[in-house]
Amino acid sequence: MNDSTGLTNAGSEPEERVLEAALRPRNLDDFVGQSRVRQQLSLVLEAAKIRERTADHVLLSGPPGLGKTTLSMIIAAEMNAPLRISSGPAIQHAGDLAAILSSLTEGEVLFLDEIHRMSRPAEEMLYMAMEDFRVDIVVGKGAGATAIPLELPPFTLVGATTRAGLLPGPLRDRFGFTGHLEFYVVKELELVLRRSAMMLDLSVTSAAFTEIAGRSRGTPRIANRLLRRVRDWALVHKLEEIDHKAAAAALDMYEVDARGLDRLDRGVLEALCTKFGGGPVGLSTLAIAVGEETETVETVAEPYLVREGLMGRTPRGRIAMPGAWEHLGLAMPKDAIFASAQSYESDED
Ligand SMILES: Nc1ncnc2c1ncn2[C@@H]1O[C@H](COP(=O)(O)OP(=O)(O)OP(=O)(O)O)[C@@H](O)[C@H]1O
Ligand SMILES: [Mg+2]
Repeated sequence: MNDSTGLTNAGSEPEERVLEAALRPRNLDDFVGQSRVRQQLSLVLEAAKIRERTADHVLLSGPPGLGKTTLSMIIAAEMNAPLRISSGPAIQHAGDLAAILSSLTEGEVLFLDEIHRMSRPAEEMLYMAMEDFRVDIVVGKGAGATAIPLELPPFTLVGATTRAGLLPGPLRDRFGFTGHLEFYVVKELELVLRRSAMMLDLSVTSAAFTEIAGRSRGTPRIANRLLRRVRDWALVHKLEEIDHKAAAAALDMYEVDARGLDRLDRGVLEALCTKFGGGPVGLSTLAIAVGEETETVETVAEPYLVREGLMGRTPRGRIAMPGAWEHLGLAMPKDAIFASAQSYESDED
């Protein structure tokens, strides 16, 4: 993966998580944007506190870097409860899950990241645990196997997924509340950046905040990352204050354009427009044309391109929307297909 892709990839690297932890808002009031999810969640938590019960299970879905992990930590903090963190990929056997569940304390918040990647048997154990606060521990194998029921203390499961569409219905149904996180608008990202700049003790002008926010692909994680790069740039150039010019120059240097598109995004759009006449073209073909994994194009480039109205998804493949030609400064051929396009953000292909 090239550098610029790393910069605008909404996923995080291990070393970045340390930096992120420092910037994470600790309570609902500091959590910027997502006002509907925040209000609804706040109600769920308040009601639980009044009833003196553990809160309902919460499912948080949405693209990477929008605040799912942050919210799970806030839920535990707001409920004054300890937080246990695990993830779908870490739970390959039902026994792994049983070990976690049986060691929970009353009221504990269990955060299962990437919950859609849990194994089938573990998932089935989770159904029962969520509904009846009980698991059956299977001892022995084959005909001699017996199930020993085990009572669990009431707990709150917070599941996070970037792919809500991949969750089986029975699992989805067992969550009392589902919050779908949306991409942030520029004004909200400006607030995220203001807060981060204050914590990092940086002096940044309003125009610079707007510039960085506009290039952050609707994603707080990317906004914070771009801010750190701009900070480096300002440091090397010995600037006391980060102004609009500095922010724009720094991000231009990192190949993050005015709309937040990086080299990969522009490569995808360019291939779509110039090699395939605007499509429709299958995602895997498109990925080969830009020399990337299909998954990278689908998870890193596509969501933002679709959201920006630059690319469309149709049953017959990906298509370039009029804005794509415009953004690349290309003339749209008369026979380009886009008028009948429907763009939708479902997980189904
Ligand atoms: N609403 C917000 N307000 C302020 N900062 C935020 C907000 N949402 C996210 N952030 C910041 O963005 C970073 C990434 O957020 P977080 O780790 O919660 O994303 P995520 O949805 O869990 O991503 P992933 O799917 O990759 O696990 C955090 O460091 C956090 O500080
Ligand atoms: Mg996370």
